[in-house]
Amino acid sequence: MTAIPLTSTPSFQALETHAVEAEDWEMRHLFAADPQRFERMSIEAAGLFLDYSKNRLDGRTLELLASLARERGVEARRDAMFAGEKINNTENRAVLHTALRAPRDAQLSVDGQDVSADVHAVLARIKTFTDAVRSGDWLGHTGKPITDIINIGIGGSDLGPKMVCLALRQYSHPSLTMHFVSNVDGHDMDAALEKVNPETTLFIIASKTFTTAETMMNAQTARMWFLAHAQEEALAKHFVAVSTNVEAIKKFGIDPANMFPFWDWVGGRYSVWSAIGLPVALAVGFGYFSDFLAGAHAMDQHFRTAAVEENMPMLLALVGFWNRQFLGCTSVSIAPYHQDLNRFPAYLQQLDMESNGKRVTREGEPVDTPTCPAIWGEPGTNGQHAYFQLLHQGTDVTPIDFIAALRPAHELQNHHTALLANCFAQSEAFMKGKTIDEVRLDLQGQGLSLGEIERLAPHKTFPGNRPSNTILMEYLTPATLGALIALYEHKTFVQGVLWDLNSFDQWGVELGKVLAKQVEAELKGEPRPEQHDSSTNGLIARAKAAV
Ligand SMILES: O=P(O)(O)OC[C@H]1O[C@](O)(CO)[C@@H](O)[C@@H]1O
Repeated sequence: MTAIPLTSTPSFQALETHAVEAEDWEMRHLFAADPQRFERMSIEAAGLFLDYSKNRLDGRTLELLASLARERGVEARRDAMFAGEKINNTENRAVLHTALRAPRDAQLSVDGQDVSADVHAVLARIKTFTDAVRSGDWLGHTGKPITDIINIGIGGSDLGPKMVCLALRQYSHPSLTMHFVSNVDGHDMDAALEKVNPETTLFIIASKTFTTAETMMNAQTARMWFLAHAQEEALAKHFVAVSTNVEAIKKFGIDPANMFPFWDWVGGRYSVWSAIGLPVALAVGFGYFSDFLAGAHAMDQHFRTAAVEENMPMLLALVGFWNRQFLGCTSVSIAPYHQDLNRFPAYLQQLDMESNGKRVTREGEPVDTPTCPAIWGEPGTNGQHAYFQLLHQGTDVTPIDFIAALRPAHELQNHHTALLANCFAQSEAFMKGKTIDEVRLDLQGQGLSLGEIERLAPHKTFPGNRPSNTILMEYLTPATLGALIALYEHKTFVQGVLWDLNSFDQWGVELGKVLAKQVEAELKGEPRPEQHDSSTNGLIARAKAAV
């Protein structure tokens, strides 16, 4: 059934009218008029706290957004996802990453298959394997324990495990070093192999499809490198695979006993909870990996049961939708004020943009509004000294998500105080800005001449009124990290439903893959009449001349 176009829904139309009224709103005045604004526009769930009060909206905006969510059927689609319905309609697949973190007694089956039993059987294997590697019982072919793990994968088979391993650095095994190779650029593999010893290295070949060109090439290179130092029989001690494609892993030469499976109902960018999280379980141990899953499950429970108005992922999604749709914001900046979350923005780029970077609805009709904004960011204080200039005074308004832990995992309290001070001060500055009159007063106080004051004042004025959210947790732990990722997964899902997108396919990555195969054949010398545009032909010719 074709959904009503977004712009034809009564709530959207009411929001359009409301947005015109809201055009002149100044957040500093909204705060002054309502001393309860922070209490009213903040929420706690699953160990996280979200303050969304520094957005250019009011109670009425939130009411209209909540009605829109209901009109677009967000709750029904959420329930369909949790129930295992095939909501990924272009691939005819269920979407069940939430089942990967549900307890053993959760009842769920897809096509007659007991999903819970399958998930927990693989978790048990992950436990046995990771315990053996971590304890030193799993030995390399010359009898030495494993010291280095190289995960070979790309996209969802890299970004999640890499981001989480970095984020949970404090929980990691002291003598296991994790490496991640994703890029087909040989510099990536070369740099990793330089650091490791084949006797003590374990390779994880992580690929849902086990056909991804970059991963297959990197896996073959790793295999050849290993076989230059050891016999074929030794492979079983040093290569394991994570995939849904058992035939392909056999063909590659990995024993299915060394394969950790997952299922087609787990999307690549939602897969860190599956066996794709093997590097995480190796790094932090199965106990903390279970805590990570439990944190995400706590957020799932909240998302599943809380009313729209009290539902953290829905609120984050609705506020983001307002900023995108009615304030015209084309990108969102993610600012973790926690060094260990430094890969979190990159992780969210795939999660959000591969999910909602779409221009047709679930039924293939062109969308009638803009969809996913671009997602980007860096750890906050570093960003402050790089691109925050544009965020404060540039011509585009970019909403920011500030993310911080209230307590550090170190004893350098003065550093942590400075970090939090920066985080909170930035959100205040974005909201309040500094008017030209305030700037003039400041400059007068410094004893500047009138001419100097008028020359400098426009440069020192901050428009303010720039939206941000702040997400806090007590500590960055496996559980709070799990909840944080699940929060963004569900936010992405809700926005996809508002736009009526299929957030679980990614056809947009295919064209480049097909063309790359053709160009690669040409670069290798396959004779072809010049068949591209003059730019592509010219670039190919230059590369061939350089060989
Ligand atoms: O795990 P695979 O099958 O190697 O895929 C890797 C990545 O490639 C993509 O399919 C995009 O090309 C992502 O969706 C996925 O996470």
